[in-house]
Amino acid sequence: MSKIVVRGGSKLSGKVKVSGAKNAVLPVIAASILGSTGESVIHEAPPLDDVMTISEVMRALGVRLDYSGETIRINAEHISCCDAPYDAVRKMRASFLVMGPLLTRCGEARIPLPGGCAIGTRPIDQHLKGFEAMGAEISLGQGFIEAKVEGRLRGAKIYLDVPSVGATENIMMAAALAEGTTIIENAAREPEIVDLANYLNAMGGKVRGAGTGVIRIQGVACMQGAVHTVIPDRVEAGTYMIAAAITGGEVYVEGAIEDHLKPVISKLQEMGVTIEPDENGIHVSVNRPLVGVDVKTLPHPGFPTDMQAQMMALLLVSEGTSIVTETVFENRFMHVDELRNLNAQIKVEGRSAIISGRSKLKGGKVCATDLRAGAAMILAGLAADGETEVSGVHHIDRGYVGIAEKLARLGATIYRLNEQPEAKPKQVAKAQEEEASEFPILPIQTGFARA
Ligand SMILES: CC(=O)N[C@H]1[C@@H](OP(=O)(O)OP(=O)(O)OC[C@H]2O[C@@H](n3ccc(=O)[nH]c3=O)[C@H](O)[C@@H]2O)O[C@H](CO)[C@@H](O)[C@@H]1O
Ligand SMILES: C=C(OP(=O)(O)O)C(=O)O
Repeated sequence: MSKIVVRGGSKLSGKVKVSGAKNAVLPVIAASILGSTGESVIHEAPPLDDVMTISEVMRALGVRLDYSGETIRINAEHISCCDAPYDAVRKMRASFLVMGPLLTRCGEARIPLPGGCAIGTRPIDQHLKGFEAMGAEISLGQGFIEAKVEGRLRGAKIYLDVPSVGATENIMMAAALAEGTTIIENAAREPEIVDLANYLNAMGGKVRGAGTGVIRIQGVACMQGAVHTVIPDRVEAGTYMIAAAITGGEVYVEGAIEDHLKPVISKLQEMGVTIEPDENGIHVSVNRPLVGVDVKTLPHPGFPTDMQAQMMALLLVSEGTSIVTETVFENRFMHVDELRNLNAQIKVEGRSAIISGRSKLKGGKVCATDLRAGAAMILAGLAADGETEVSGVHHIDRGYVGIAEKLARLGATIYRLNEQPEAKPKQVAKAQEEEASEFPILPIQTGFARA
């Protein structure tokens, strides 16, 4: 089992480059199923475990994917199967994003139920409601969801009960090849939705309104492969901004987009962090004691739930009491117990966590209970006295490219320990091997090895 070991106390300084966004590249890869001619070329694809998992699903459907550096070439001219493999879908919820494109391209799809996961139950009712409104027949059985349609899906007006990111994406993709126009109301407005719409339009789709609460998709008869560059990962960027703040350091986060990070920037400024964005990134520095703030997670443009755990780590070392309220997922406080193992003073009352500032964090053994919890453990470790050992690194590998390596380059005392080599796809294994040697001079990870 791999571990990341952090010794607290170093002020971070220098420049860190943000990788392509996990939550943008996954729907973009799934959307490639819509291209019945030509090849897609996806640039800035982060070499992450989740990208490998969705690639596994795509290959099982007959799609060809070739990697070179951080570029993926995808050819979906021949779809040979509409059945997604159980193991890959169970491993990662976002695999369910192949449902919409498969159904609309082939008239049928059979996908294992993605199930719940640690942070909440995460139902898919809004995805299915959308497909049904477009004329699909949905049946559930033996752990699978089957969707079928005679002829093409038909455009429909769909009001989402919650502005679900995944449902908005799945319905957008299904609607791209439907007959007529689909209107999604109460749509999610995340930057990743805009990125997907841009890709769909480059493929010949007709999507308007992405980034607002109402998205209109005029169906087209066919789509083709396209060239696309994935947006930078705003959650990774926010994590490095907090790493700078928690160590009282000074870091330039290259690739961070101010517009995507407004709710995070606003809270950091309220705390006293100096934020200076320019056209290529964001400079973060701290020159006064930080003060606690209250944070409530909400769909975009509210404060992102994917930054809640990292923000909690920062609030622990700030002055005063802060309240963090999680409204998006019902069980996203598992990091609280782990932070307590580092001497954090946090009380949970329902959906709120009350954080006592100026906690004297002490290094210890903690577990990454999910992806962002893992990031929070590393951040807390950077500020703690002594050594912090983070296990459950496979969660972190889902969403951060070379986190130990990037932090080491900023001056953190951190390294990755691969106690027993895990059986990994070779591209990811290589990327993680580069991170595994003891710090601090490590080669910058350049992406997927040639397949
Ligand atoms: C791969 C990806 O992009 N993952 C992101 C995506 O997940 P994901 O797309 O799964 O998240 P959703 O936006 O769908 O979920 C938001 C809320 O809606 C509820 N819901 C969702 C679908 C549905 O059919 N019914 C329903 O009730 C969920 O239980 C949750 O409470 O958005 C989340 C919210 O910003 C992020 O934390 C995840 O990192
Ligand atoms: C919850 C997350 O991802 P996923 O939806 O893939 O589980 C995340 O990125 O923090």
